[in-house]
Amino acid sequence: TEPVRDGPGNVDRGVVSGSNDPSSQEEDENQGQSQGQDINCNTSSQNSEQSSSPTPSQKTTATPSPSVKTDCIAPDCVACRAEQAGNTKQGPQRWKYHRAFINKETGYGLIAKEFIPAGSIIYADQLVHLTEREEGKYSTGNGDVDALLEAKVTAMGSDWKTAHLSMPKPNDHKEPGTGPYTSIWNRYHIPVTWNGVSGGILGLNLSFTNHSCFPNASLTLVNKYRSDSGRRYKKPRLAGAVVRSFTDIHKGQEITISYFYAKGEVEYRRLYALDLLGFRCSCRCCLYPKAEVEDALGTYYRLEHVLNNPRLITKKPAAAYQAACCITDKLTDCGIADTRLALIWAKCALIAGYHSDIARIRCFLLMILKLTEVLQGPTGHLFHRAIKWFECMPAMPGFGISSRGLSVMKQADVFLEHRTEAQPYLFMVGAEKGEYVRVGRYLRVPDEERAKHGHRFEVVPDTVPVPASKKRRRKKKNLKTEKESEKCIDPEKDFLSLWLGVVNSFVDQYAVKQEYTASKGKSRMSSPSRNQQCSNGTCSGCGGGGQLLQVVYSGCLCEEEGGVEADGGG
Ligand SMILES: C[S@@+](CC[C@H](N)C(=O)[O-])C[C@H]1O[C@@H](n2cnc3c(N)ncnc32)[C@H](O)[C@@H]1O
Repeated sequence: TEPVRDGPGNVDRGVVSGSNDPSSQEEDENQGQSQGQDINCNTSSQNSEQSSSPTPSQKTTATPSPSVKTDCIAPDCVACRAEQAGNTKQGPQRWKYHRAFINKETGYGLIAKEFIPAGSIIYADQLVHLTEREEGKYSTGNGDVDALLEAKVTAMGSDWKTAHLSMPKPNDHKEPGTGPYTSIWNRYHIPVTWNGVSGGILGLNLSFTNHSCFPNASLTLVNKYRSDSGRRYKKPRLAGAVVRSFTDIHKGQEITISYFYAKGEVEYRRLYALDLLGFRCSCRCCLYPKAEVEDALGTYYRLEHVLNNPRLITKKPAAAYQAACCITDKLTDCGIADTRLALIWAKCALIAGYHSDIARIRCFLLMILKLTEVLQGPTGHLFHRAIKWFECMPAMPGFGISSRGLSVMKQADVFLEHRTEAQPYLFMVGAEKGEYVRVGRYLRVPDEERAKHGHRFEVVPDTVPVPASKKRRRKKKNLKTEKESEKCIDPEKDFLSLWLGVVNSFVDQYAVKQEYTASKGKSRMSSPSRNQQCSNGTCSGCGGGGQLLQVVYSGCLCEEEGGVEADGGG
C-alpha cells in the first residue's frame, strides 16, 4: 500500500460499482441520515459552527451537537453565499457539494448536493505545498514552520487566505509548539509524494475531502512549467489539484478520494492508515466491510508480491500473469476499477516488455490508457507514462532482455477485437507456470466451428518438432550468446534495478524501501551492485536519499527522459 502519487480512481464502464447500485445508494442515503448528514445549507448557523466543530481529540470522543449535525459547517460556504444571492442556478459556480459532518471518527467531509455523473470535474483547487525538506529546515524553532506557512498562504492571495483562516480550527490552535497556520496544516493537509519529493498539500476543497478505500473520485496533481510572466521553471512546480468523479455520485453520498492505494483486509488497512497517516480508516468500506470487497483487497495484497518477484517474472511469467488476472478479476467483480487496476496492468506491460511481447504490451497499455484517461485526464502521471511507452516500446525499462514472447503489434488485434473472451489468453491462464505462450500461437476459431470448440481461440501446438541434435546445438549457441551478453550487461541484475525502480515510481517510495529491505540478501538477483548509488538530491526514484534500489540501468529515474519528474502526480 502506498501514498498516492497521482489520485486513484477508476472507470471501467463494464463494471457496476457499489455506488452505481441503486440499493446501495439508498443504503448510503439512509446511512447519511442516520449519521446526521444533511446537505441543507444554513447560513444563519455559521457563526456557531466554527466554535462547535470538533478538535482532532474530540473527533474520536465527542458526539457532535445536533446543530452541527444538521447545518452546513462552512463559514465561507460558497454555495450558501450563492444561494443567498439567489444565483445558484446560473453563472459559472454551481456548487455540487456541501461540507457536512460524516461521523465522529472522520470528522467533516464533502457531500454531493446533486447527482454528479462519472467523469465530471468536481473541483480544481489551488494548493499550498510544503515539502518534508522545507519542514525539516524550518522546524528549528516552533514559530518557523508557522511563519513559512503564513508566507505560503499569503502568497495565495487575500481571498484564499481569508477562506483558509476561517476553516474550523482544531483545539483553538493552542497545542504546544503550533501556531494558527501549523495547526490548520496538521489537521487538513494530505501527505503526497510529488515528483519524487515527499510532503503535503492543502487546498480549500481538498481540506474536506476524506479518504476511502473504495473511493468514488480521483485526485490528480497538475504541474506548472512556466511562471505567470512566461519564464520557464528549471523544475516543474505544483500548480494545483483536480478531483474527478470516476463513478456516478448520487445526491447525499460522500465524495471521497484515496490518500493511498488501499489493499489488504480491513484490519490491515486501518492499521496501515494509522501508521502512514495517523488515523484509523473509518471509510464506509472499513466500517461496514463486505465479504466480496474484503476478498478482492485481500487477494490484491497477497498476490501483488508475485508481480514484484523477479524470479517469477523472469522464469515463470505465466504464474505472474495468472496472479495479475486473479487480482484484476476480483477487483473489477466488486466494482473497484481505479488506479490500482491500472498499476497491475502496468506491471503486466513491463513483464511483456521484458519478454519482447509487443502484442501484449499494446493490449495492457491500451487498457491503462482507457482507464487513466477518465481517472486522471491527460495530466495524469500514469496516463502520461503509458502514452510515452506506447509511442516507443523499446524505451520501456527492461524491454527485450528475453525474447520468449516475441510478438508484433498486429498480433494484438485479435485480443483487442474479442477483449472479454481473449482475457484468459492475454493473461496465459491455462499455461504452465514457466511457460510463455506466444500471442502468435493463438488462432481464431472460425465462427462455424466455435460451438464445437466452445471458445474463439485455439492454442496451436508447436507443430514442427526440432531434431534432438539441432536442439542441443541451439542450446549451446544460446548459452554462448547469453554468456556474451553477460559480458556487456548483466541482464537480470540490470533488469531488476530497472524493474523495481520504474514500477515503483508509480507507487510509494515507502513501499519500495520496505520491499527492498524485505528482499535484501535473500536473492542474488535483487541485490544491486554497490556502486549504483544515486547522487541526485531530487531523484524521483530514491526521493533524494540515494537508496540503491532506485538506481536504474542508465542512471537515476530523474535522468530518464524527464518523464517521471515532469508529468505530475503526487
Ligand atoms: C483533508 S482532512 C479531511 C477533513 C477532516 N475530515 C476534518 O474534519 O478535519 C484529512 C483528515 O480527515 C480525517 N480522515 C480523512 N479520511 C478519513 C477516514 N477514511 N477515516 C478516518 N479519518 C479520516 C483524518 O483525520 C485526516 O487527517
